[in-house]
Amino acid sequence: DHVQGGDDGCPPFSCGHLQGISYPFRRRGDPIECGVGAYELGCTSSKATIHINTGAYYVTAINYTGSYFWVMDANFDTYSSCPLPLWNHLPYSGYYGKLDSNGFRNFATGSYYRACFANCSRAVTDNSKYKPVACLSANNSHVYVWVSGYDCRVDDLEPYCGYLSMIPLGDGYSFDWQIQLQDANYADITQLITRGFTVLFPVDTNAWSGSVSKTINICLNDSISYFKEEISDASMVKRIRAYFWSEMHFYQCVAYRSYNSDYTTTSILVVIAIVSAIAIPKFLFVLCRFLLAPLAVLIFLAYKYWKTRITIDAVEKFLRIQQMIGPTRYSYTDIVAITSHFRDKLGQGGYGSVYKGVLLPGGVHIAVKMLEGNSSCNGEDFISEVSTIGRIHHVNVVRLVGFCAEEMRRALVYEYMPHGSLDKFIFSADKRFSWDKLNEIALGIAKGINYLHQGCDMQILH
Ligand SMILES: Nc1ncnc2c1ncn2[C@@H]1O[C@H](COP(=O)(O)OP(=O)(O)OP(=O)(O)O)[C@@H](O)[C@H]1O
Repeated sequence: DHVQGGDDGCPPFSCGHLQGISYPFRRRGDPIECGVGAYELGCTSSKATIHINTGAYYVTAINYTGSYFWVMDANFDTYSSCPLPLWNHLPYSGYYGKLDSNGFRNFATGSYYRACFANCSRAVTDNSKYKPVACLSANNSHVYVWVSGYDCRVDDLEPYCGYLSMIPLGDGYSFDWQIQLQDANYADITQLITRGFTVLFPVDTNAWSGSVSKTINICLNDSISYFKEEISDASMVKRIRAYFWSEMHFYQCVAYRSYNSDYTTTSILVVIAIVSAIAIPKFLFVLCRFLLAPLAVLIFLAYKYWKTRITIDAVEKFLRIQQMIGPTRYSYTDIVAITSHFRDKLGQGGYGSVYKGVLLPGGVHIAVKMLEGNSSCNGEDFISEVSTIGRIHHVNVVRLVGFCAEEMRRALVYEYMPHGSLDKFIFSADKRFSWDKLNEIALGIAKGINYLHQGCDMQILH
């Protein structure tokens, strides 16, 4: 989001040997709307000078694409026999535009290494890192220099030493000086200091004076675009992770941007950030825990119940159909009750006597054929009668309604044929009998036989 050239409407300018300089730089004496005050350059024919805090620096190069520029300590006299950088307060802490307690505006540097100078009350003999600066040392003041990563760290400092000065070196991690830096002596370090270091452009110079809503907006847009970047063609897990990271991103952004704001604003922003970073996932957690999880369990149970219900229903249906199509098993006492103690005998056949009965409820008339124990139509015949005729439903075949089998007491329960047996018609001297009637009966028998594969009984009467 850094602001690049042309934003202030002022034309690019030249300064020292640099050309095409634009926003956020301004030239001393330019109209007030041009550039940003902190980036004011003093120009001579060969040098562009910028003032950062108490120090003056030569700007040696500007990289708009990378958003940084190179500076060199103007007071670091390379030609002097004993140069010392002037920077003696903690600069370049990384917070863009922050005003420190002295009112200094700290600029962030892209440099990782620092040259650290310390003044010690006695000679340091047991720390090889410390390289003596003889020309600056006196009897009771021993000056040392060494290269440190990031800031000159306090734990690097010997207890009887105090910091004298420090200055960033180079442009970051990119240079492979590690080994060289370890052994670098004062002369080497002086060389490195003259190469200068980088200073980063602020991300947005106006952000620091921005309102809470502006900061929230910027951070929100930032984390949304971060989220979008992260979730492109991502799995569910990646999406959740992206969500949490974008939340963290938002929190960081707000914390970072509110660094320079007053106490209340900072508090509000941090509270909002924490609420959004913690409360939303917490809310989601509570939602999942107390709503979605029980809902999922309920749905699962409902599904299970539904599945069981379907199975039970299917079985019930099957049984009902079975009951409907298959003959019912009656106990002998049922048979006795149905036939009212074998009161009404309908006739006698080869296998036994046939009695009239009534099925309750409904009062359906039936004929019960009691199979006699010594008859041939029990056993196998009985089984085949029940299993075949019992399942046959045809208009011309008498229907087996039920059966009874209690030891040797066996009975077959048929639907009642009110007109009696066919033989009555065939062999009676009934004057109403006609050949047409006989034809009809014969056709009925033929149709019925088609349905009967086996069995020992048949009553076809209409
Ligand atoms: N379903 C019925 N409805 C009305 N009367 C019946 C029924 N079944 C049998 N009867 C009566 O009982 C008599 C004897 O029937 P049954 O079927 O036992 O004799 P069958 O057919 O002559 O000999 P078989 O026992 O060899 O089949 C019949 O003549 C008939 O009058």
